[in-house]
Amino acid sequence: MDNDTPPLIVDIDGTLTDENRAIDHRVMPVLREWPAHVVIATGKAMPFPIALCEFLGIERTVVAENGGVVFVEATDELRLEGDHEATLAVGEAYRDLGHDLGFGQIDLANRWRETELVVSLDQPLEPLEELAAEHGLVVLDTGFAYHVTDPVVDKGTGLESVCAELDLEPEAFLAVGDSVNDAQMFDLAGEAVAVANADETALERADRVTDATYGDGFLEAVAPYRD
Ligand SMILES: O=C(O)COP(=O)(O)O
Ligand SMILES: [Mg+2]
Repeated sequence: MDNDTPPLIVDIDGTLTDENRAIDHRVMPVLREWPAHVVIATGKAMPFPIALCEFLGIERTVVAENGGVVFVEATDELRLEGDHEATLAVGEAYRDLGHDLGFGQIDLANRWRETELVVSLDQPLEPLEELAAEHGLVVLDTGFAYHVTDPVVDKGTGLESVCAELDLEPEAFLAVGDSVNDAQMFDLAGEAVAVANADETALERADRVTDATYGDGFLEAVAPYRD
């Protein structure tokens, strides 16, 4: 490992992608060649960041479902946390009110979830927030989906779990992200960088904001460590 390069924890949607969630291909060699640990931290279900790591050819170190799921390949550790039953109950009550999760019958957004529930942004937020509160849960609007999440977990607790496994300190990390679900990992990381398209919360909690958006923003965020 290169002593000058910090370990990296990075969000997917809005940070490694464009606004349509397509990966910016220029981020791929950066992640593949990063000379320290790379943690993929996302609101998506575990198969997505795992697949990203697989196809990049990097070690699978993943925080998924906004911290509900943590997988560390190096120590063969899988941690699931948060009240999944409560999130499913919210989904059921939401449907009972005549609403829909908004992802169709097959629902690839929820299909492999183990700890939280997501609802499409085109569905009504208010009843979802009310039901979530009744079950002791929160709704996070990442700009890509509404996440019904147990507040005992977040990407910050996920980072702490990864660090405990790999014998690292959260403060050693460079964190890059774009939204409210990145706030807690921003607070813990030594340096937190928000890409320019980030939401208010992420902008506020970041130490640095890039001039560029999306994948260009990520490349700008990591540029000081690549020269
Ligand atoms: O799944 C989402 O809504 C956001 O995912 P992200 O955490 O990778 O940006
Ligand atoms: Mg994001």
